[in-house]
Amino acid sequence: MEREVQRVRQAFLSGRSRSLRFRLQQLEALRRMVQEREKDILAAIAADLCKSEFNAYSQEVITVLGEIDFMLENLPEWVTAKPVKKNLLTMLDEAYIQPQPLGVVLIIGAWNYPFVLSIQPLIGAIAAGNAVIIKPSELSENTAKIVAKLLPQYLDQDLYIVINGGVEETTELLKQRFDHVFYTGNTAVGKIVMEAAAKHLTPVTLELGGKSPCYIDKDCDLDIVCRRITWGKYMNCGQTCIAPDYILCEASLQSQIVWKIKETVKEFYGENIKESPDYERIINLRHFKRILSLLEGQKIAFGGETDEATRYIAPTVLTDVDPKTKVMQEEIFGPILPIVPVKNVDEAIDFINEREKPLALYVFSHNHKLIKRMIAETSSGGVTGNDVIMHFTLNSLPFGGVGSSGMGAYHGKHSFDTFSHQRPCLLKSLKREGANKLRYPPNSQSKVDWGKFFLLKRFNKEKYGLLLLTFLGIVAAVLVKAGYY
Ligand SMILES: NC(=O)c1ccc[n+]([C@@H]2O[C@H](COP(=O)([O-])OP(=O)(O)OC[C@H]3O[C@@H](n4cnc5c(N)ncnc54)[C@H](O)[C@@H]3O)[C@@H](O)[C@H]2O)c1
Ligand SMILES: CCCCCCCC=O
Repeated sequence: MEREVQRVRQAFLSGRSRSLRFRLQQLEALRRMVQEREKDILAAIAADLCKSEFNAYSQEVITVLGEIDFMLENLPEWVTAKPVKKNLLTMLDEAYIQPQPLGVVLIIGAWNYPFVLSIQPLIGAIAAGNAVIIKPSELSENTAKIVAKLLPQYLDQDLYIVINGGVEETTELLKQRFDHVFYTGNTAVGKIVMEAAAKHLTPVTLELGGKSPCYIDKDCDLDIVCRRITWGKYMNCGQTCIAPDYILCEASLQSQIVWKIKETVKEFYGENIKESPDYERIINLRHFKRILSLLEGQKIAFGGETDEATRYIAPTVLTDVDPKTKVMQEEIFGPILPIVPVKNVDEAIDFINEREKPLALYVFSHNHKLIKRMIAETSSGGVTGNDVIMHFTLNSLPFGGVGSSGMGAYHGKHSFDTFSHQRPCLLKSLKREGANKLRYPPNSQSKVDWGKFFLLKRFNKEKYGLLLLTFLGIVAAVLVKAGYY
């Protein structure tokens, strides 16, 4: 493991990952890989999650291709140094921020969207000029294998490598020194990753999970609301980090919601859900049993059918759920949707705020002010109003959690920033030493006064500011030169 990391570090130190031209070439090669080997990638995802080619393409491949195109289009601008505002003391100097790569990045992926959750961070890390080690999830082993096979065929083989393995290998890997660790997965392992990274003072991005609430106001179109929730909840068999975990609504809405979700499930997946190419399966038996245990003692309004041999769990809705029961204590990450009745929006806000900060929050209402109020009075990684999941798809929005749902963010420019160091640069001349005397010992009251004048004065730049500043600058320079301080 140590040797592998060393090899990647040596490749980074060669400097070749830094030029814009090289980064663009690698991103283009990655795009070629996805396009030319699309069938293999879709087949691997299908084998891991029992997912149709259409779904694998629209949920994973399309995001990757969109992200690469976005990077290729914008990278030339992002990599350039950005001049910053100056003060009186630095007026004649050069001051700018230069984004630079961090070094060797470790990306640890999760199994539920196994391709996009490893490759989208990789795109950001390449764009920012880093070397990368990817550790895909061992639970989605087919995708892990295809990623390990394809990447070296298209990308620089020393700068970007894949290491496959489980807990043991990841634990070993985490002992090595990295310049950034980007982890996607559950909160408990997130803590392990952060602890390991802390030993080297390595910064981390933690893309974790949580129970994402979904509040439905009385004032809304329930047909549309239920269609959108049904899509986002049962997509990937509920194994989506930002799936609506549970519904909060007034008790009087429950029966209508149940009915409409049931009708939508029929519309989406047909009478025989097991036959639907659009309905996936639970990743493994451990998760299957974990999800089943959440049903114990609950009132199943519809669904609840299971088949252990194929790890099938039907789209299920629970009503009148007691917040103290198990299904409300942990992230469900499966096709079970509890409805917890609340009296009104105030109670919904309190309910959300009494719990860990979720990865996503969803609010449905015709009342725009109510949506804004919920956003203002709660906290979550991200929010979509009047829909679910969709904030993930807009790469101008940072994607990430807050509190126990994670730290840091990525997607688009936010990925580039995550994997870059924003290096502040101030370039002075060896001339104009007169003005610098102000800060050299021995200090005096008049030097302090000039310091105050240069650094603390506020000018109305809109009006006469620039003229006044130039004038004062000249006066100051003359006085300094003449030794009046
Ligand atoms: N925020 C996001 O973008 C996002 C995306 C997907 C999933 N998630 C969250 O991830 C969770 C589901 O994923 P998971 O955790 O079951 O995925 P997982 O089991 O695939 O684990 C994630 C990664 O952690 C590694 N790992 C597991 N145990 C480890 C240990 N003890 N030490 C070091 N590494 C270890 C695995 O090898 C894997 O690569 C859910 O909570 C979900 O909400 C979050
Ligand atoms: C188009 C939907 C993609 C959703 C990806 C969510 C990633 C977290 O599990």
